[in-house]
Amino acid sequence: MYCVRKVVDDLYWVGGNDHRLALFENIHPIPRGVSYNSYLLLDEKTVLFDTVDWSICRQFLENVEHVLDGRDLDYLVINHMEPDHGASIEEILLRYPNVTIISTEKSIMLMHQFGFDVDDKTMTVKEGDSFRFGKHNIVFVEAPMVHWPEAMVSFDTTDGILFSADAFGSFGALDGKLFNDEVNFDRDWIDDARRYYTNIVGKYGPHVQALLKKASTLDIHYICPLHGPVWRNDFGYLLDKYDKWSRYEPETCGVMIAYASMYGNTESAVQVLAAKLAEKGMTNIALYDVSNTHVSYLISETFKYSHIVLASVTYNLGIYPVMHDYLMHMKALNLQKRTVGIIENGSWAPKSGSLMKEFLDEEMKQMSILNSEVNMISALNDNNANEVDNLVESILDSMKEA
Ligand SMILES: Cc1cc2nc3c(=O)[nH]c(=O)nc-3n(C[C@H](O)[C@H](O)[C@H](O)COP(=O)(O)O)c2cc1C
Repeated sequence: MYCVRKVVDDLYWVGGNDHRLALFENIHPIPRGVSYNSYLLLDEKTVLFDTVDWSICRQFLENVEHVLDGRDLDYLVINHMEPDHGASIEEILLRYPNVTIISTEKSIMLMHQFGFDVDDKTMTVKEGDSFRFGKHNIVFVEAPMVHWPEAMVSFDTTDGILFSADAFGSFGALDGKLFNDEVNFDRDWIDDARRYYTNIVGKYGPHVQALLKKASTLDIHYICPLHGPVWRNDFGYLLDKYDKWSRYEPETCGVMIAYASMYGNTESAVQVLAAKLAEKGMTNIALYDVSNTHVSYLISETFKYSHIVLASVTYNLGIYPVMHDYLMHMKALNLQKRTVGIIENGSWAPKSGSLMKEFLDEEMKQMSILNSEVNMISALNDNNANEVDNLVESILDSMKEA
């Protein structure tokens, strides 16, 4: 059975939701599912914007057929050729053999690489090209590395609709709702939107900045991303988040404490730290055990908070492997501009603190490490408890300076 939503009079959402996929990109957990959005415009010509993941192809084809209501499909605009959006191209070609695919040169190259027989069916567009489909005029804007090199966005100048590809997307299935004002985004969606952005597009902050600059010149009334809700108001909220995330500026002044502990002594020390911070009035504190928190959540929270405390045991003269993995993800995603406190633990040759500092200094950008650190030999005790007090003061002082 078809399941579609009207975006505006002649534009329909024809995508679908997937609740069965456990790991997006086979790495990021999506307990709330995910939507794959595709949009169909009915003008003098019929135009489909992107396709969907193979997993929901059947639903998608029913939706397209229903909205077309007997008409042929004239054009398929591919803004992003990643398989979660491009996988169903061949099914569209089979059913609508007269369709012309509009996309960037790189995207068409990728179609060939993925084995799609699109040879005489494509039309290449580049930055600033436009095409009139009847009442609607669409301008194509290149968006390289948001989040693949071939990506573009399409802007409908007639109705002010931005088909934004992976930009402004989010994890989470739509489940009937479509628009940002049909959900409580700040309560129910922002964490998944941040986790989606930071883990999927986070590395490409400068490219996102370039796209935001281009978008600022457009008179946008709707943002139609390839995942998550369609935006039709409150653009300032969304753009502000994107601006901060892509400049690697924290969203909030607060402390994220990420700890690695085998027997509980390091964990106990970070509980003391959190309690002392709260006692001093800092209640914006989030505490995570790196061993039982998926790294995609850690990354998302690291993009959110201004201050990060890394507390790790020493493991075979190294950083605890799960903590090391988290640091590697931070580096890979280009995370920067955070103030970091260090807590080290070890029983005979503690090394984790110096190694974490070395990593932050040498492998990452603009990480400011607080001088006060906590160095434990197995457990916190009366002799070094004052180091926790010093770290608290140091965190609070650096917040005042910021
Ligand atoms: C496999 C393994 C390797 C370890 N390697 C080191 C080491 O190289 N240097 C050291 O000082 N402690 C080492 N330790 C000891 C732990 O780091 C230490 O006992 C830790 O302080 C306990 O903190 P926790 O209670 O938070 O787990 C090792 C422990 C294990 C299980």
